[in-house]
Amino acid sequence: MAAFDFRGPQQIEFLDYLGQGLHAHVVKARIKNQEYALKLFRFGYDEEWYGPGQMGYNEDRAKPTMFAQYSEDFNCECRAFGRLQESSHAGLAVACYAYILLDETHEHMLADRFELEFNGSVDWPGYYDMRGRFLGERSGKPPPIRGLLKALGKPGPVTDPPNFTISSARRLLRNTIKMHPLGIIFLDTRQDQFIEDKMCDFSQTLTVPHFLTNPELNPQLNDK
Ligand SMILES: Nc1ncnc2c1ncn2[C@@H]1O[C@H](COP(=O)(O)OP(=O)(O)OP(=O)(O)O)[C@@H](O)[C@H]1O
Repeated sequence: MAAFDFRGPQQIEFLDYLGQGLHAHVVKARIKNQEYALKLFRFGYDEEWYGPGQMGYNEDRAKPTMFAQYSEDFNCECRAFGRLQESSHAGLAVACYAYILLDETHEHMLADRFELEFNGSVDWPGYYDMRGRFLGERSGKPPPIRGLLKALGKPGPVTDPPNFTISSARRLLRNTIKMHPLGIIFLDTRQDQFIEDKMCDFSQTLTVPHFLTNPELNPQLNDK
């Protein structure tokens, strides 16, 4: 997954709020006359990650830092979309073009436009200052808000979507099965994860290589 190339200073217009989930807020954004869905990730509770365990045991940042690359939601999603791109299978999911790290000006613009909480989860927003746990060692500043730029879609109703036909269900199943040999597993497949019949959310997905699928690192795997 590459960084978005603004060909100059960052320039984003935040247009509308599209929705939220456990891990992110999604806004409609315009960049250079093109509209996108920009998924802006929360700084989630690491007790919800795979691996590092309860937050109380992770006061030292070494452990979350090591696991973050595999377990943290933004990284999970970058790894899955990255694998789809590098294996020329990007068409199996909604188009994801690049990642964006909001600069301070755009973070202020976002805050002027919407009141969004980036610490925690949709269930426990703002309970702990998770972002503040990872201050830059030299700058002392919190890490930037991280976003993924995707094709703008029209999410259907979550229950009984009228356009969810047998053939679209078959296509989704086929696409899901095609991702497994690419090393993209644990897809958290649910009706509301699809936008216009394509998988859109990989924030909990495992992409191999991954410590959970490696018998040397995961003692719970056996030879069977
Ligand atoms: N490409 C898109 N176009 C339009 N709306 C979108 C798009 N992607 C996401 N949304 C909206 O934003 C909502 C949250 O997005 P998403 O499911 O990716 O977030 P999440 O926090 O990872 O969710 P989850 O709790 O399911 O893991 C979606 O339910 C949908 O309404």
